[in-house]
Amino acid sequence: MKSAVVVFPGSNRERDMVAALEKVGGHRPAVVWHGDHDLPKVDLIVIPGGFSYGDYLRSGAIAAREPIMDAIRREAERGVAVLGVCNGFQILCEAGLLPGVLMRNAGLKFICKEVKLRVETTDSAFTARYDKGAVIRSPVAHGDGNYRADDETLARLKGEDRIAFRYVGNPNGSIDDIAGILSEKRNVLGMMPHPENLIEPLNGGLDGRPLFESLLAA
Ligand SMILES: NC(=O)CC[C@H](N)C(=O)O
Repeated sequence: MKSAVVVFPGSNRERDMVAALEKVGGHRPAVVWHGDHDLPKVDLIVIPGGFSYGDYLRSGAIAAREPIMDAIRREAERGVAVLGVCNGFQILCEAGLLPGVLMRNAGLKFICKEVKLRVETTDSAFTARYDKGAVIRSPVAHGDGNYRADDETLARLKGEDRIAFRYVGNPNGSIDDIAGILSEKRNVLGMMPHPENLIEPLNGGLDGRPLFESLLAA
């Protein structure tokens, strides 16, 4: 499984993501700069967390219009797995690879803490190694994690089993407690929590590890 991590000005979680992919998968991912027009041939593309372009206009809005996003869109259409975590999720929504939008947290405060998530579907390359309904721990660190979508989009997400994770104890006001969603073809996952930060005992837990194991086994 070859992977690439895409870095924008203001990304700050790319090292954590590279470390997680390397530790679980045994291969060092390629690191791709936002201004590049092409991606190396990989099976997995990851957009890590951070504050691309200082969250100006709206988190992820400027990054979503970068040249590399066209390459990511092309690969996603071919079925390559794309994972966006936190700012990565925001960028995927702003680029239209996932529906909906991430708004300011309901309490208008930046939230940095551990939350609990329920694994809502195991029908994806990202969640296959979890048990359906399992409640897992995960850190969050965001100011704009309040997922919103119109009624029709929400009904589709539910009807097509595309809600990957829900919060157990909603920290940010997200509609229907949504923490992560899948694309129509199920090969793009966006999620606000950070599974890459719970992959070895030194992190204080292993609950993020099955996500990488699922992907790397796919
Ligand atoms: N950790 C992150 O990726 C932060 C995401 C985002 N820029 C926010 O604060 O909402």
